[in-house]
Amino acid sequence: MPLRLDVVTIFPDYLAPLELSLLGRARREGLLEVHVHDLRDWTHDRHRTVDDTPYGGGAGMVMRPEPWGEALDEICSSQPGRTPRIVVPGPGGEVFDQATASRLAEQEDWLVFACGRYEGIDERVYEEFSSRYPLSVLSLGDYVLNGGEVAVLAMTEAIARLLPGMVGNEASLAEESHTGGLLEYPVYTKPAGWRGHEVPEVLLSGHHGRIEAWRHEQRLARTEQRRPDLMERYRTISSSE
Ligand SMILES: COc1ccc2nc(C(=O)O)sc2c1
Repeated sequence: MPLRLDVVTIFPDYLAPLELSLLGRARREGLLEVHVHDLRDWTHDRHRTVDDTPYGGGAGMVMRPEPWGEALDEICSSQPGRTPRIVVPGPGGEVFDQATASRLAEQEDWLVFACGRYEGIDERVYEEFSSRYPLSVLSLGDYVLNGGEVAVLAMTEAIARLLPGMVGNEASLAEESHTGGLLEYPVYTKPAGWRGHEVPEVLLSGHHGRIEAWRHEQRLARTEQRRPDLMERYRTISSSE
């Protein structure tokens, strides 16, 4: 069964890149189903209002609960016999990392993304739907975007590319950054010499054992230098294995 993604947003055009390239091919090959919905389709006033002023005062606007309630009621019950995981991108969420992408790719066959805007979605939407469905609030990292759409594009690509059949050479997935907890090794291609920079001799040796050892050393060195936090976790996991 293909992974089904429903995305609810007030900016459907923001998700147009999901029609392109790898994800576009995956959709055409039936590996992935993507349905983008305009939250305003669940409003009933002339101005198709989705926000209002915050109780308690303060700057900005809050997304009203009623449109979200009607939208998620309809979408989350649209596939008889199936239950989605609702994913709400938000700066206050758990950090979305490669492990999250792997877990979602392996364990879920239907994700409903709820893209917030303004100051966020009325808290009662989280209360209502987390009592009825699995619900995760996920953040791309410790910075704030203007809405959830960019996060959905990033999360969708990170998840979808892990689906069987998505990436031509699945061996390449095993050597990527963050796979196995380390950053990836440096890569080179022709010409062997370029502006006085030479490709490391070992890579021209044809000795696969030495090449593999060198690449692992490079991953360790690069991770130590650029992401000591990952290196610490890698050492902890390696010592416990
Ligand atoms: C109002 O909706 C938002 C606002 C900020 C934001 N920041 C995210 C992030 O992943 O950093 S998702 C997200 C959603």
